[in-house]
Amino acid sequence: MSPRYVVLGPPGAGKTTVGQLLAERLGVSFRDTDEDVVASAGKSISDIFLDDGEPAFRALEEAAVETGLAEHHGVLALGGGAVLSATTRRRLAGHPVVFLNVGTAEGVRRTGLSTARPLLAGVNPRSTFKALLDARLPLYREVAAIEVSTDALEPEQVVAAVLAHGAASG
Ligand SMILES: Nc1ncnc2c1ncn2[C@@H]1O[C@H](COP(=O)(O)OP(=O)(O)O)[C@@H](O)[C@H]1O
Ligand SMILES: O=C(O)C1=C[C@@H](OP(=O)(O)O)[C@@H](O)[C@H](O)C1
Ligand SMILES: [Mg+2]
Repeated sequence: MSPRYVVLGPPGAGKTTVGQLLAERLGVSFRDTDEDVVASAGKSISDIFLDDGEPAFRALEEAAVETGLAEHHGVLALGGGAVLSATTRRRLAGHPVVFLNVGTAEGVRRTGLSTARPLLAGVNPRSTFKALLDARLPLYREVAAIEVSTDALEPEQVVAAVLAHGAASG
């Protein structure tokens, strides 16, 4: 069995927030691979990047996505960079994948006050975010069946848009 929805997209798109609401709405459980990675490493994402480096984080993330896809039947949110793995992109085939999109200005605004995302912690989060988005957009689109632009929507409206897509396609 597959997750009901797999939610992905850049940092600040609302994967965690909207994923939780979507799970509530559907009466299913919510799981976030970032949390699974933190649990398996026994430390925060920032500390994994600092102590062990990004490749170590990506390896833990790839394993967390594999387990989540195999075990979880509710809503599964991925970290923003999970699609960088070709293995993960292959594993996502056939799953109901939702791409939550957000533009640079709004994405930076939503993530700006948090220090929890080491990739955006540099001197110029705006250009970092834009570069990240440019590199990843084709990858999100490669694996997703549904895309929702979240810039002008409240989380509840994003949930409604996702469910409307589901209703339209099935
Ligand atoms: N549609 C939205 N409108 C306004 N703020 C949002 C929206 N979605 C998420 N947020 C806010 O943006 C921040 C990042 O959301 P989060 O769910 O952690 O994103 P992600 O998991 O995709 O990185 C949080 O403070 C959250 O409340
Ligand atoms: O975009 C990325 O590469 C990352 C996004 C984060 O998750 P969110 O997208 O939930 O912020 C987290 O996995 C890590 O900081 C790396
Ligand atoms: Mg998240």
